[in-house]
Amino acid sequence: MLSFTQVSHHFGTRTLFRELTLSLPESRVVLTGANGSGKTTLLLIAAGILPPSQGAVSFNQQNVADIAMRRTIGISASKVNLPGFFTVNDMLAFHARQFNCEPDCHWADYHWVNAFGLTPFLNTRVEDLSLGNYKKLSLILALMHSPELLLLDEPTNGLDDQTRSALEDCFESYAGQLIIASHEPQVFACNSHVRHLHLDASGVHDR
Ligand SMILES: Nc1ncnc2c1ncn2[C@@H]1O[C@H](COP(=O)(O)OP(=O)(O)OP(=O)(O)O)[C@@H](O)[C@H]1O
Repeated sequence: MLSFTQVSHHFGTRTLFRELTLSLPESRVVLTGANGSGKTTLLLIAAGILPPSQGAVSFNQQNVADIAMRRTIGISASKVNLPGFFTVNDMLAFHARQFNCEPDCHWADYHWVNAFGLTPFLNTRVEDLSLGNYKKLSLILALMHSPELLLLDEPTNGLDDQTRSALEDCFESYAGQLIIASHEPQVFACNSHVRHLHLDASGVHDR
């Protein structure tokens, strides 16, 4: 369960969240909100990548900022930059080594590389990828270490039909907690048991 306790965050004079206290026991959550309302920022805070100005975030009672939590959480967000000089192959291998989850096959045979149609780009440098292929790589890196908490920022945006369909299957079968920030409230094909949250200047509300 993801929990925010008295979380406030501001950039300069702009306050995005003020004393946000929220528990999310649901396994599927969609977060909507206007451009600039703070969805990505909230995901970065939930991933332990961005320390909040005040307050704490925990997943299953452990602070998400603890280094031991890195393996428990996966995030795909455009603001999480990947090193441009790596090839896709190098990036996958680097992540696998870092998280000790090297698959038992060549990357060309790796399930998500195939499912997302990334095989032709294994030798392409990350900085030369198209936006859609960059997003595919970012999603694979979020999924590869089988995290218990998966945070996805606009995961379906700009993806081709093959990848959208593979991603929908992933959403269906994923065993952990999945939190998606999206402008598409219907991002889950099956909408039952999905908690819908909306973020605006007054905070996070159920809708
Ligand atoms: N590092 C930063 N420094 C200063 N301001 C920032 C920083 N990151 C985000 N912001 C500002 O915080 C606000 C929220 O940004 P955020 O990216 O979280 O919004 P969002 O809801 O994800 O938007 P979108 O739907 O457009 O992706 C924006 O006004 C943005 O300009």
